[in-house]
Amino acid sequence: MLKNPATKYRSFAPINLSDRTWPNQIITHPPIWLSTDLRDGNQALIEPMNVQRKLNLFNLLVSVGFKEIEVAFPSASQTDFDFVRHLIEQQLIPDDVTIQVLTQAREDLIRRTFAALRGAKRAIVHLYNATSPVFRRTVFGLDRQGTINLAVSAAKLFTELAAEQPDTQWQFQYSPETFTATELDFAKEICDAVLDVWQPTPQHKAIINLPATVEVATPNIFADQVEWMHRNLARRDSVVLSVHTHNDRGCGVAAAELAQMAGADRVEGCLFGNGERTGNVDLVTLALNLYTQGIHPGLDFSNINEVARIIEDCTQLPIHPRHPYVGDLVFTAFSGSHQDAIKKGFAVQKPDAIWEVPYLPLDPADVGRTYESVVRVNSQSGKGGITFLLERDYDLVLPRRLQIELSQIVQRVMDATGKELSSQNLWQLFEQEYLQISTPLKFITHQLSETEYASGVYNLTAKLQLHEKIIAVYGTGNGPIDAFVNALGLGVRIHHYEERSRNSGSSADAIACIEIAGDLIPGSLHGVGIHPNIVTASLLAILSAVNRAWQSMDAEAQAKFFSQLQAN
Ligand SMILES: CC(=O)SCCNC(=O)CCNC(=O)[C@H](O)C(C)(C)COP(=O)(O)OP(=O)(O)OC[C@H]1O[C@@H](n2cnc3c(N)ncnc32)[C@H](O)[C@@H]1OP(=O)(O)O
Ligand SMILES: CC(C)C(=O)C(=O)O
Repeated sequence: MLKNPATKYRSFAPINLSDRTWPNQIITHPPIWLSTDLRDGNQALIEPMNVQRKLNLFNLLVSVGFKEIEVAFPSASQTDFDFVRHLIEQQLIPDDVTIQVLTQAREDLIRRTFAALRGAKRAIVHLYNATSPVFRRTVFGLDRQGTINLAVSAAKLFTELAAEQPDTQWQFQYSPETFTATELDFAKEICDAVLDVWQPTPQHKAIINLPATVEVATPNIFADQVEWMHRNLARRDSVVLSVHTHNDRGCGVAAAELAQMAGADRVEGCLFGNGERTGNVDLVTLALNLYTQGIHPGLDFSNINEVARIIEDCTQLPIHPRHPYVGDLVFTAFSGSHQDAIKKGFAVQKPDAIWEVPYLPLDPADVGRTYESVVRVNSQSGKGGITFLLERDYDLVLPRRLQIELSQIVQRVMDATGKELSSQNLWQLFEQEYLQISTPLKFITHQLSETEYASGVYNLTAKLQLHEKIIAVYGTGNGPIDAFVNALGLGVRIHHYEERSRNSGSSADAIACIEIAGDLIPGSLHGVGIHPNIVTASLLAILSAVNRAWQSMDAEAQAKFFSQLQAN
């Protein structure tokens, strides 16, 4: 890179429009959408689409709801020509859809373009020539007047050839290609000259399409340019003002949005931003940006995965995992505080209320995505994400302090492996840590004396396996838990106890979570028991906690533990 890039690159010039109005506008309705996937998108592919792929994509665009579709550059190739013929001859164009085709301002190409459209019920024919000083000078060798003459004679030929096919409803479109780098007065002059030839009316409008062929400035500059044209074009009431933004500076979407605020009625672009170089503006993002403002875009992305699959198949290009609204990772949170907020948001979100789940601007369900991938757990995650997955997939609702304990255990595993953990992995870890732990004490059976219920004193006998030996312990207490703790005689204190049902119907289980402390136990720790019988679930939880405590003790404490148990 250069030390001083100013020796090589010019900064863009501001537009003299101090009374600009666009910053105060808001977008209240969708624009007229034009998909150019089959033209600008197609011309940018490593391998342009064959007729079958084009057909698949055309059908997709129709099913999504596009009413204007640029289907080809018919004079570019036999494939493009044949595709247009196929659509017309096989009557594949729905009555409410208008196809559009593009041509340069060259007589032979224009004639071939009109030939491709023979028999069409309706068509938009799109004429372009580049108008910026560099193109006039370098590519065409024409001055301003020469450039206007090129466009005007092509526009005249349009009128003549259209008259030869009176059964078709024609609409004409003109693009001053490289508009963003063209002097505004000249852009107006050439557009007005073309409109003078076409003589559009408010009932039969022409389309003036302003392309950011190459995005050369910030989107506010583009908005100023569009507003200037909107205010200064002759015959504005007879014109559909269209924009066609590219993404060279990464602002294609912003430019198209500001352009609508500046007066544009129509937007041309491609799904997921395919197109020349960095792509055309992404119409999916534009549409769903509107949707998340409560405005239906008139395009249906209820099954966005299917749309993405077809686009990837037709273009042979992958969609980035972070692409807005569609990427594999855009409804996924790895980091702990995001997961926590999403979990809390989901918990209070009512199905028919305004969407307020933090970090998710769109309900994934609205575009056919599931919540499945919303939260994924890796080393950046915290208890929020872990408990979200366990709750969602295993109906496992844990008390807060147990969530914290479990997340530390999970964190240690992830630090060691560096890998993401699925909800199944988390469940296995939870099972190993809390449910399958049976050393040194394993529960076999228990008996609670029924005669004492009325007095509030419970007698409990439990049969346990201590290593290889079967032992019986007996205790009384003010409930089964108290009686069992007393029976063990380990000086265990119950800090917290919670029990709830898990799953429902005949397969329902009780899950008991217990937090214990004691002289032999450093701090406090948890145990969990799951069983159809609620008392058994509690006893299992106590044993789970006691076993976990024992396993964390040093040899001396373990020996003391045994002597207390034996003494009892
Ligand atoms: C910004 C855009 O996306 S515009 C659309 C661009 N899309 C495409 O180009 C895809 C399809 N294009 C093609 O298949 C070919 O370019 C064709 C068939 C249209 C033309 O092919 P060729 O006749 O071989 O010309 P070529 O591709 O070299 O184009 C350059 C010529 O066209 C002229 N030209 C370029 N654009 C235009 C225009 N809009 N109007 C008139 N002439 C033009 C150039 O001045 C140059 O003329 P020259 O040869 O006299 O110097
Ligand atoms: C033909 C025009 C609209 C174009 O594709 C562009 O300028 O990018």
